[in-house]
Amino acid sequence: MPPEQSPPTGQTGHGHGHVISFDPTVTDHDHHDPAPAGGRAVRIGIGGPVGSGKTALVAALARSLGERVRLAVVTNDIYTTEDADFLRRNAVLPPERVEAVQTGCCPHTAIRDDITANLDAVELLEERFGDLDLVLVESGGDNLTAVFSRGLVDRQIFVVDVAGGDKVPRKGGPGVTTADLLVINKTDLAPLVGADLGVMTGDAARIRGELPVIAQSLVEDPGAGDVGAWVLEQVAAVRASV
Ligand SMILES: Nc1nc2c(ncn2[C@@H]2O[C@H](COP(=O)(O)OP(=O)(O)OP(=O)(O)O)[C@@H](O)[C@H]2O)c(=O)[nH]1
Repeated sequence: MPPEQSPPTGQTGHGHGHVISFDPTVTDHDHHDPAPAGGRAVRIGIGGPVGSGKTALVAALARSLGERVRLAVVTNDIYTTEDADFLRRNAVLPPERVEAVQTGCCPHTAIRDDITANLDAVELLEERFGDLDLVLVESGGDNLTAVFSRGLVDRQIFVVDVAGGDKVPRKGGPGVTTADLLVINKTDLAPLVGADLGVMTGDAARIRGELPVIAQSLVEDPGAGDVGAWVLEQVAAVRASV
């Protein structure tokens, strides 16, 4: 194939026997500049596949950090406000500290490509409270490719769960490979589904290099202690970098 007809980066041609593949580590789809950090809350995104435990993690962090940092939450759902309703119903935060974004589209579009609705929700909370330390932005449940734009969040956590089997970290994708923190959730279910936690954490460490991995069970640790400690470190680090 002449160079002018070459396929886009990461894609092979159409020849028989070729596997069409995209480089899962390519994250430069992000066309937003990082949000200026001064004079606003630190923003941490929480993404991951459907049902991996994102809302449960947000609820745990709100309960355990609520006394130590001034916190608000933005939730994303496709058609409903289910996650925001759960947080309000369970009274983990005063209702006015939770804003819901109904994406009406693939969750990753609203956290990566057109971040306007999410930025509006974050800024609404910042204006409403004036003195927030931290805004958690929970993505709608998506697949292994969903990552946040750096224009929306300062740090991102990617949550996978043991119930999907111990192959999940090995499958990679930008959430698993590049998130600032990978959480392997529901470790209590490992014996029930025959998942080997050593394989999961080993694969994750191999793929992620220096980036941290926390394996946890919100049944056994309802306050998400290790993740909470990481979040507090990030709030301090982002503040210190301004
Ligand atoms: N056994 C067990 N169940 C958990 C744990 N964490 C969350 N769950 C349960 O897993 C289910 C899904 O959790 P959610 O927090 O709603 O998951 P989610 O990622 O927010 O789901 P979506 O918003 O639909 O993508 C709920 O029934 C939780 O109670 C855990 O550590 N162990």
